Amino acid sequence: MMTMIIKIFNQVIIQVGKNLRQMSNSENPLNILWHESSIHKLDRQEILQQKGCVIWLTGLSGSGKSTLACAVSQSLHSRGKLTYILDGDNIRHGLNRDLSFSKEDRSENIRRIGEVAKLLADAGVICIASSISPYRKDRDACRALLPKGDFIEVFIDVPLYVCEARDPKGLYKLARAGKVKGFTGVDDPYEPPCSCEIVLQQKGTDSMSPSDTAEILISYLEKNGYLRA
Ligand SMILES: Nc1ncnc2c1ncn2[C@@H]1O[C@H](COP(=O)(O)OS(=O)(=O)O)[C@@H](OP(=O)(O)O)[C@H]1O
Ligand SMILES: Nc1ncnc2c1ncn2[C@@H]1O[C@H](COP(=O)(O)OP(=O)(O)O)[C@@H](O)[C@H]1O
Repeated sequence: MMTMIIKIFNQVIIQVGKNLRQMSNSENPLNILWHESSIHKLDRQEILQQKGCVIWLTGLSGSGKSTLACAVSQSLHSRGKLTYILDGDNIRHGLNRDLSFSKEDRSENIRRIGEVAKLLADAGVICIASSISPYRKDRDACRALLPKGDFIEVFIDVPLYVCEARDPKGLYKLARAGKVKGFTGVDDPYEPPCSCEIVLQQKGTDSMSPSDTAEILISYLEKNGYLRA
């Protein structure tokens, strides 16, 4: 009996070795292997008394993404929760300073932000990513990086004419004058989410205050258990 168990065990070891070698030749041509740490996400969350996740704010330029990101961060901070904002404009000053606004570069911009957001969520942080992220496929790819439920997509559905009337940076004006090419909503596409966790819809020019809107997101986090370990 014992010898049979040893024989089976040996066969399993040999098969695992074969699989690893096959992987190193085909799926893993660079021979890069994952190194496991002894401290896991659950351990970090225990210290922080919260669950790491990504709140992904998407919408047109001027829709209020950055303002809302700050309001959510401020409110959670005052409750002792650890947050971090990945703001589109700010990330383009550093990590993504090499990227333009072409379709390919916007996709790469979102891919990198998605990867950083994933790391922050794994660290136990409530990460708030705010970028136009105009392509559905790119947002869905970021969602796919995270465990189910941990990617909370929020569509800030503000009509183009309202964003354009706000125009805090004067970019819509430049885009209409043809001085900025490929501006989202003017001569570049924006694909609204088909199904996302939260839609913040603004009809007409009246809008909810950023702090009231932030409370909607915080209630969602509370209801779904993200504000406790
Ligand atoms: N062509 C063009 N289209 C859209 N936006 C433009 C463009 N050129 C510059 N900007 C400014 O860059 C900010 C958007 O950067 P993002 O990284 O969020 O864009 S994207 O997700 O890669 O589409 C965006 O900031 P927000 O207004 O905060 O959205 C603009 O200020
Ligand atoms: N809920 C809101 N109601 C009215 N104005 C808002 C609201 N949220 C943001 N704004 C204003 O709209 C403009 C664009 O906001 P911002 O957060 O910079 O948008 P985005 O990051 O999407 O470009 C700013 O002038 C800001 O003060």
